[in-house]
Amino acid sequence: MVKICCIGAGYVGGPTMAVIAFKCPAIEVVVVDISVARIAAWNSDQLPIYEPGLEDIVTQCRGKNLFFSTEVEKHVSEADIIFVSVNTPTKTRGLGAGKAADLTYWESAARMIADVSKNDKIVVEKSTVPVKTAEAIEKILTHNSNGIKYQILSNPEFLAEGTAIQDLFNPDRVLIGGRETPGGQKAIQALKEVYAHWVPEDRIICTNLWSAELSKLAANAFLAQRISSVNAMSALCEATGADVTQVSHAVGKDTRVGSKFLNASVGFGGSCFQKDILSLVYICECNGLKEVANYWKQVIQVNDYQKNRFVNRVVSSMFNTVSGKKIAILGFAFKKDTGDTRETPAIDVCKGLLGDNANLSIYDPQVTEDQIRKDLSMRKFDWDNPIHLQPMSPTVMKQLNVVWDAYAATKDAHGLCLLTEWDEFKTLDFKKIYDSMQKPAFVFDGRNIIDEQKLREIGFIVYSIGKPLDGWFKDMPAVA
Ligand SMILES: NC(=O)C1=CN([C@@H]2O[C@H](COP(=O)(O)OP(=O)(O)OC[C@H]3O[C@@H](n4cnc5c(N)ncnc54)[C@H](O)[C@@H]3O)[C@@H](O)[C@H]2O)C=CC1
Ligand SMILES: O=C(O)[C@H]1O[C@H](OP(=O)(O)OP(=O)(O)OC[C@H]2O[C@@H](n3ccc(=O)[nH]c3=O)[C@H](O)[C@@H]2O)[C@H](O)[C@@H](O)[C@@H]1O
Repeated sequence: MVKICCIGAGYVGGPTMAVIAFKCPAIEVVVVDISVARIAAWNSDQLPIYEPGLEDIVTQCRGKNLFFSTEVEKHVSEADIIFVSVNTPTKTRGLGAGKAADLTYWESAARMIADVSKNDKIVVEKSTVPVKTAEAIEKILTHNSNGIKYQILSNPEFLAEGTAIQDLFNPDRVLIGGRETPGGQKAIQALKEVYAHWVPEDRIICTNLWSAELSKLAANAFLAQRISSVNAMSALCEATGADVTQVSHAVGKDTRVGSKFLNASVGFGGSCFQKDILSLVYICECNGLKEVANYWKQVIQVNDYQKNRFVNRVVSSMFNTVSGKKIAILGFAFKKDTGDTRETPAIDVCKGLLGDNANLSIYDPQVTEDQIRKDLSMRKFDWDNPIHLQPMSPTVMKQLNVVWDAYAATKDAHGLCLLTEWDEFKTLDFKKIYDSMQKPAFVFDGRNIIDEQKLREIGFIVYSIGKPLDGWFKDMPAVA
C-alpha cells in the first residue's frame, strides 16, 4: 500500500488529502500538523475549516484510509510520498521584509524529513513557494541525507476556498514539475498515478521544476490582475456614469477575455493573492527586473486604492465624519462560503472606519467574534503564520460589537456596508432594515449584490461599486 503523509493540516493540506483518500481507497493518507488544536478539530465533528462538501468526505474516509495526527515524525518516516503544505507567509523582518516569502516553516519541515527518513522519499511542494525553492530544499535534504535518495516535485495547488472540493474533484489542471532525470521522471510518474485515479490524463501537466513553481505565482498574479483591472475601471465608471457590471459583461463576452473573475469589488482578499504577488515582485527585483516588478506591484496598489476609496465614500457621504456613528458591517470573510478572514478587505475597511472613530456592528455567518477581534488587532502579515504562533488574546475594542444577526447589526445604524457576498444578504428584508435605521440611511455595497433601484425606492441612499452614482454622492471626494 502506498503511504502518503502531508505536513500541514490547513486549508490546502486538509481538503486536498481528504480528496486523495476519497478517490484512492488503496492509498493510506495521514495529515500531520504541529498544531494540536487543529488536529483535534480534524478528528472531531467540528472541522477546523468551513468548506462545502468537506465534512461529508472526511467522515466517509476518516479512520479508514484518512488519518489526522500530531505524530509528525513517525508518519513522515513511514511515508513514500510526503506532501509539504505548510505556511509560506510574507517575511515581516530582515532581508526582503514585506515582500519575500518566509520559508522558515518549509525549511524546518525539510530538516525534519531529513532527520527521520530511513528510506527513499518523494517530497512534494504543495505550498506556494518562490521559484527555485526546490533547489534549496534539495540541498537541505541531500546534505543531511545519510545515503537516502530524495526526489523533489513541485505540485502547486489551484483550489479556491469555498469551492475547494469541487475544484479538487474536477480540476482545470494538475501541475507536476520534476527534475528532467530518470529519477525525476519516475517520481513524476508515481505522483501522476495518484491523480490519475480521477483526473483525466490530458489535464495532468508535467513540466520542469521551475516552470511548475513559477506557474503557480503567475496564475495567482494573472487572476488578481483581472480584479484590479476591473476595479480600476469601476473608479472610472463612477466618474463617468458608466456601469461596471455592463462594462465587464461586454468585455467578458470576448472569448479571448472570458467572463469569469471580472466582478468589481471592494478589493480582493484571501491569504494568497497579495502574498504571492509580493513574492513575485521580490523575485523580479532580485533578478534585476525592475520594470517587471513595478508592473505587478501595481496590481496590489490598485487593490489598496480600491479599499481606501470605499472607506472614503462612506466617510465623505456622511458629512465627512463617522465619529460616534453606528456602522453595520455585513460580511467579514474574504469571500462567501468560507470562514477564512486572512487578508479580507473587511479588515482594512473596518480599520479605516475605526480610525475615523465609528462604532462598528459586525455580522458574518461563519466568522467568530474572537477571530474578528484578533484580525482587527493583528499586525500586518501575522495572519498567515500557524495559528498557535498568532496573538492569543484579542484586544478589547470598545468601538466594536459583533452580533449574530444582520438585523441586530443594522438596528439604529447610520450606514450599512456589505463586504462579503453571502447569499443570505441578497434576501434580507431591506424594508425592515430601513425602518430600524437612523435617517438618512445609507447602504454601501462593496460586492454589487443588492438591487440598488429597489433599495432607493425604499428610501436608502445607495452606493454600489462602479455603478452610476446616487445624486447624494455627486461632487463628493472618492479618491484615496
Ligand atoms: N488557502 C488556499 O486556498 C491556498 C493556499 N495555497 C498555499 O498552500 C500553503 C498552505 O496554505 P494554507 O493551507 O492556507 O495554510 P494554513 O495556515 O491553513 O495551514 C498550514 C498548516 O501548516 C502547519 N505547519 C506549519 N509548519 C509546520 C511544520 N513544520 N510541521 C507541521 N505542520 C506545520 C500549520 O500549523 C498550519 O496548520 C501556502 O503556501 C499557501 O500559499 C495554495 C493554494 C490555495
Ligand atoms: O493560491 C491560492 O490561495 C488560491 O487563490 C485564489 O483562490 P481564493 O483566494 O481562495 O479565492 P478567489 O475566488 O480567487 O477570490 C480571491 C479574492 O478575489 C475576490 N474576487 C474574486 C473574483 C472577482 O471577480 N472579483 C473579486 O473581487 C474575492 O472576493 C476574494 O476576495 C485562486 O482563485 C486559486 O486558484 C488559488 O489556488
